[in-house]
Amino acid sequence: MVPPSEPRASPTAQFMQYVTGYWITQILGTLVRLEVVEQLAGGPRPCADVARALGLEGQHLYRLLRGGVTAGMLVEAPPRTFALTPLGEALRRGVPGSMRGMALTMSNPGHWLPWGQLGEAVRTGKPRTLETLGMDFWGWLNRDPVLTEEFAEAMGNVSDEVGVELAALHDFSSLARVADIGGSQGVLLGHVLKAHPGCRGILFDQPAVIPSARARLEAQGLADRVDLVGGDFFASGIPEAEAYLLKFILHDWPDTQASRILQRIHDGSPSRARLFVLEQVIPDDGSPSFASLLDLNMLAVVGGKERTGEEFRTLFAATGWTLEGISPSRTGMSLIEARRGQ
Ligand SMILES: C[S@@+](CC[C@H](N)C(=O)[O-])C[C@H]1O[C@@H](n2cnc3c(N)ncnc32)[C@H](O)[C@@H]1O
Repeated sequence: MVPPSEPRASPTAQFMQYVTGYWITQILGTLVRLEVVEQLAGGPRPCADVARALGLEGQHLYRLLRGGVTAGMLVEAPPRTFALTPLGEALRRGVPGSMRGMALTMSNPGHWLPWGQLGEAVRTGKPRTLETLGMDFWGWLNRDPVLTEEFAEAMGNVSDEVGVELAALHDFSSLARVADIGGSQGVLLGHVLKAHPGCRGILFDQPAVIPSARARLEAQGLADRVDLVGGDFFASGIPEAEAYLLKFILHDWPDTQASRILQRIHDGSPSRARLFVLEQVIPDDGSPSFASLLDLNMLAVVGGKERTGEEFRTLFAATGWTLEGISPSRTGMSLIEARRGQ
């Protein structure tokens, strides 16, 4: 394998980087899961020290650390002494810009095993979780608090930056209640509430996620401004609010279920309610995009899909919402705004 930094890799070497991409996923996940990253948080350390602290065999750990160097997460200097690179710092717990939860959740069986059957997902148009995990993705996550937490942390990792942007872009102060539907740990909602002290928040998610949301909101000093509601957006009443946030929710579901979610929110909402949807939008000009890769993730893991702007417009129109605009954000996500029709 050629280090990503090597200039002018031959076509064969470039191809090898692509086909071995899954090795990198597991190297990152393993550096975090074995707590190697936290051991290096204070600065460079000899491999032998880290091995001793973690009860690992030094010669095997050394091989993982060298892999971490090739993956761009670590540097080795002097020999057998390792430090985190600036990118590797993002694997740490709780640092600004942390991507630790993503490294964990993308390397655990919940994503890993269904992706191994992508061909069958393409053949059938169905996710591969029943065959690989024995149940659907959400059931698999919710049966283990560690997995629930890893996934919620991952969602928080990709909510911080866009949350700051959303809170700065929009004046929520005239909207008394902002409900984050499928809000996970409330990272996005937290940004809106911090920027708009007059707003009250509602966080709606599956009951298994609520304890993790409560802990995170308490740590941010926001718990007394948020009503935490555990439920199922296909079965329970969705709380009423003047504004609804939906980040990475609609893409989890095929059109029938995505429409049901939008319709159920609509039916319980006051007139003039606002909808703020954050999703990757598939470009409709055939250009390459991360959204197209995420779309395959949705196919294999949850049976959902990414959508074009036109597909969002159609989905909204069918469920009583009027699309008002789509604004790309620096994060790659777009803010899709809609207003409740009468
Ligand atoms: C992809 S995550 C997005 C989380 C969060 N909005 C974010 O972007 O950080 C989808 C969320 O939907 C929640 N969810 C899945 N099925 C649900 C259901 N039937 N009712 C309520 N929430 C559900 C999950 O627990 C999870 O927090």
